[in-house]
Amino acid sequence: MTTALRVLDPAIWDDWYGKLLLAFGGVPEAPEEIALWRELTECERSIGMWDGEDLVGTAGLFSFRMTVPGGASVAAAGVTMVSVQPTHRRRGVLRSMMRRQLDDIRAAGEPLAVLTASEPDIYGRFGYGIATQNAYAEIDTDRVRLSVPDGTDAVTLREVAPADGAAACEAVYARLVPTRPGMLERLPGWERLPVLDPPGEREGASPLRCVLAESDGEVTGYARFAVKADWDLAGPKGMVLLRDLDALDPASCAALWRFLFEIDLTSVIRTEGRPVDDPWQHLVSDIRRCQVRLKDRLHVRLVEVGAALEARAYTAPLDVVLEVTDPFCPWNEGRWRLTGDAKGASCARTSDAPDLRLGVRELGAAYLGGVSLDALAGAGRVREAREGALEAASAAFLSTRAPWLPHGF
Ligand SMILES: CC(=O)SCCNC(=O)CCNC(=O)[C@H](O)C(C)(C)COP(=O)(O)OP(=O)(O)OC[C@H]1O[C@@H](n2cnc3c(N)ncnc32)[C@H](O)[C@@H]1OP(=O)(O)O
Repeated sequence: MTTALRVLDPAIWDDWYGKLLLAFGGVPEAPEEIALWRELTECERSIGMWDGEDLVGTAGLFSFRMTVPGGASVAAAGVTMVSVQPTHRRRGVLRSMMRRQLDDIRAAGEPLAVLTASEPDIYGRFGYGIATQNAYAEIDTDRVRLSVPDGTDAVTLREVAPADGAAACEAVYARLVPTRPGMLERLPGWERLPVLDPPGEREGASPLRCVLAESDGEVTGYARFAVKADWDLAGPKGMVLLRDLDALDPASCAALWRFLFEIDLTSVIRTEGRPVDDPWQHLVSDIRRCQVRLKDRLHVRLVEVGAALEARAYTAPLDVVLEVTDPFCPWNEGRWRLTGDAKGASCARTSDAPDLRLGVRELGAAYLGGVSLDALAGAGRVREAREGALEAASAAFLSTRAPWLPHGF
C-alpha cells in the first residue's frame, strides 16, 4: 500500500463525505443534513488518505472555541469526520491521520483538541481522555411529580416555529456558553444544527417544536422537542422527545420542564444528552423512574500542556509539579510547575521534584473539571509523589458546574 495524505480539495467534497458515510455503514443522510455539513466543513483543515487513486481515509478539524473552568474561551480544534475504509482498516491509516492532525493543531497554536468518539476505545492511545459525560433520561411522567421553585408561575410560555424562535434561542445559548466548561461558541452556520429536522429522520414523531420561556418580556429559556404519538388499548402513551432545553434562571427552567411534563396524551419524556448536574434531577419526586444513564461524551487532548493548563482557572489555590508522559506528542513530556487559583494560572517547565505523575490522557480527562484526579489515582492512573499533593490538586482541578458538550460535531 502506497499512501499519501492530502488536504481536501473542496471540489471532491461529495466523494470525501460519501466515503465517510460508507465507513459508518453506508446509510444515506438527508440532503439538508449533507448540505449543512458541506457548508460547515473547513476544507483547508480536512485531509484525505489516498492509496493510489483510491480515497481510503478522511478526517477533519473545526476551529472551535471552548469554555474552560473559570469561564475563559480557549481555541480547541474539533476532530471530526474520521473514517477509514473497511478495505484498509488496521493498517495504521488512522494513526497517520492522528499524527498529521496533532502536528497541524500544534502549528496553528491551538492548545486543545477535542472530539466525540464513535467508540470510546479508539482515541486514548493518542492522548485523548474522556472529560465529560452526558446524562440520558427516560422519565415516567405518569408517576414522577415535579416540585417547582417560587417564581415559576410568573414565567410565560409561547410556542413558535423553531425557525422563528431560533434567534432568541441563540441569544440564550450565547449567554450560557461562558457559564459551563465544555460549551462551544457558535461558529457561523452552526446555529442551523439545533433546528435541523429532516422529515425522513423523524421516525414517526412530529416535526420539531419550540417553546420559549419569557419573563418581563424577555426570552429566558427555550425547549425544542418533538412528540411521538402512541396508543394502546389502555389509551394514549405518547412520548416527548426532548432535543434541548436551556434556561437563564431556575424559574424559567422549571416552567419549561413543567410544560413538558404536562403535554397531553404523553407519559414519557426521553431526553438527549443532558449535563450530569442538570437541575431537573432535583425537581423530580422519583429519580429512579427517570432511568438516568451516563455515556462518555467529550474527549479532550492537551496539545500544548503548558498553554492549556495556563488557560483555565482553578477552584482552590494550587502549586504543584506535574510529571507528564506523552509518547504521541513528546514535546509535552517532562515536569511542569502549575500555580493557580480562581483568577488564573501559570505553568512552566521545571526541574523540581515531581508531586504527581500522570499521562497526558489523564490530564485531558481532568482538564474540564468533571473527572477528579483522585478518582484517576484510585485507578492507578495518577501517582502521588508528595504526600498531600493529590488531594490539593484534585480539589483545585474540579469545576463547580459539571462540564458538558451540548451537541455533537
Ligand atoms: C472523531 C470521530 O470522527 S469518531 C469516528 C471514528 N470512525 C468510525 O468509527 C468509522 C468506522 N471505523 C473506522 O473508520 C476505522 O475502523 C477507524 C477510523 C476507527 C480506525 O482506523 P484504522 O486505520 O483501522 O486504525 P489504525 O490501523 O490506524 O489503528 C491505530 C490503533 O487504533 C486501534 N483501533 C483502531 N480502531 C479501533 C476501534 N474501533 N476500537 C479499538 N481500537 C481501535 C488499532 O488496533 C491500533 O492500535 P495499536 O496502535 O495499539 O496497534
